[in-house]
Amino acid sequence: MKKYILKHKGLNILLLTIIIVIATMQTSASLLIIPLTSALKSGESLKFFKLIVVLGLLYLIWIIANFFKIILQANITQIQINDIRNDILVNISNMDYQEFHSRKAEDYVSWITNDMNMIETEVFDNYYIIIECIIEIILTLFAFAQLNLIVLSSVFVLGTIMAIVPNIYNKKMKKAVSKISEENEEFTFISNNYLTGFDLLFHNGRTLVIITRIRKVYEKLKKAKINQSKVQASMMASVLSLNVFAQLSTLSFTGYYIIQGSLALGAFMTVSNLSSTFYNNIQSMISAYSRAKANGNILDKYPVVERDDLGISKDFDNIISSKNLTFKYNDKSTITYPSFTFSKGKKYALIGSSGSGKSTLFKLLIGDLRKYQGNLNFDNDSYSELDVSSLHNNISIVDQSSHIFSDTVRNNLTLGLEFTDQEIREATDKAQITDYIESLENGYETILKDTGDLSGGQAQRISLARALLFNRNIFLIDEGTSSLDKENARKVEDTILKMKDKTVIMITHHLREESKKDFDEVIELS
Ligand SMILES: Nc1ncnc2c1ncn2[C@@H]1O[C@H](COP(=O)(O)OP(=O)(O)OP(=O)(O)O)[C@@H](O)[C@H]1O
Repeated sequence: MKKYILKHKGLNILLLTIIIVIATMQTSASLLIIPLTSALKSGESLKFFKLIVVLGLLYLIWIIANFFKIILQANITQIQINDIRNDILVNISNMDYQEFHSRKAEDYVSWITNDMNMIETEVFDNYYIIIECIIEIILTLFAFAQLNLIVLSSVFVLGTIMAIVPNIYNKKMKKAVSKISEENEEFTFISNNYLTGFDLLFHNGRTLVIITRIRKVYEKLKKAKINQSKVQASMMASVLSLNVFAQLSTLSFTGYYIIQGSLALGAFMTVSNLSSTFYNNIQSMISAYSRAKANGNILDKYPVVERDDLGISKDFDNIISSKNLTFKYNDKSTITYPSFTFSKGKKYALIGSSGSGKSTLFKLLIGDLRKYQGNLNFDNDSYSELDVSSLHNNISIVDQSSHIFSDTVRNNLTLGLEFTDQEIREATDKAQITDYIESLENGYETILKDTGDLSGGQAQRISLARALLFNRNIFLIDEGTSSLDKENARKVEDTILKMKDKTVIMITHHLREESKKDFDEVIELS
């Protein structure tokens, strides 16, 4: 957290300055009560009204400073929150396939939404409250020093006790907060899981399951939040008792010195103001500190992932080959592959019964799964030593999950890379999707919302067009035409299989007899 505050030192120092101005105005206003009371007592009306004007000016500065403080604090907090979000996104984008899939997408969403809201309100806001309180505490101590050194010492001792005692609740508070975070994650996960399954439940007349299942998790979340408020309440009860005791003691001391004649009567109002400011600030500081501390470790849970670019990076030259290749997901399922060789420019059909390992082989070939046994080589280099990004630069993959991003058709095709209109048009022509795109209101600039905006076949053709546009050396196609009608599937497959220099490896469940001749080799997995 410190790192993010230090990154914006300048802005934070400016905020600190404004907070100092606010606290100074407040303390000065309290101190002004002594001369005001004296002026009243001695009947000096001119002096009294002059002091009232000064008091008014102090409050005016206080109001203006507060105005700027609120705006600046909101700005800095949002800048810092976005810095954290950015770092989380950088780490996510650096993850490899397995690391990314070791969590659910909802967890990542929860990191950059729920967690950031929590950091904003529970950490940054509390940090600024702590700073404000410390400044006000120092200034009130300074003001007490102007009045009476014994009152100052007593206030100092009582304030210290008040600040130390509630620390006994820190552990409990931390546990309660981490339970809330845990329940929040489960709540997001279960809500997402059941709400995305709406269609299935709807068609089975069981949408009530959404309520019962999600209610279970929000009841758990409620319990965790109530538990935290109980810890908070116990802590505040002891802090409030100490606060009342300390204020009464300070007023008693002051009363004693006024009766003794060593303090003016006006000092009573001032001490009353100062001591309530002093102890209330200690109270707010304790509460803010315990909340900030309990939530401050939240950043530790995000993995720091450096981009792994140390492997061999190369262009596909000749062959992908395997020997004695096996892959284990766990002890129960081991997939054994026959030896194979994929040569440059040749076309391969990969067939096999369900569960024979076709999709797993694709994940091995694209480098998603790295912990295989046996040999898997890209030219003469072992897959395990290759830089995954060099594989991505050489292989285009089209699978059944044709994800559509909430963006224009063009950006869905290019993924932000530069291509000419002609190149894009050629790719969409080959994927048989140009007519559909041109029938949209804004053609290639039409904004698609998500996969739901297109039919399965249209989304699949967008995927195919992207693969053709990226024009890598190898095409891995996993049932890439499964959602297309027969005629369009035939046309697209023809185009792909006729690309001379491209190596094509196509998983297919329904390889027609007459299509077998289009492939150089049909590899059957069992
Ligand atoms: N993430 C996973 N965790 C554990 N086992 C898995 C996982 N993914 C696949 N498997 C297992 O690995 C085996 C091969 O699965 P794979 O998806 O590669 O088969 P497939 O030939 O593509 O099947 P299909 O034709 O049905 O899509 C299966 O027994 C499957 O249960």
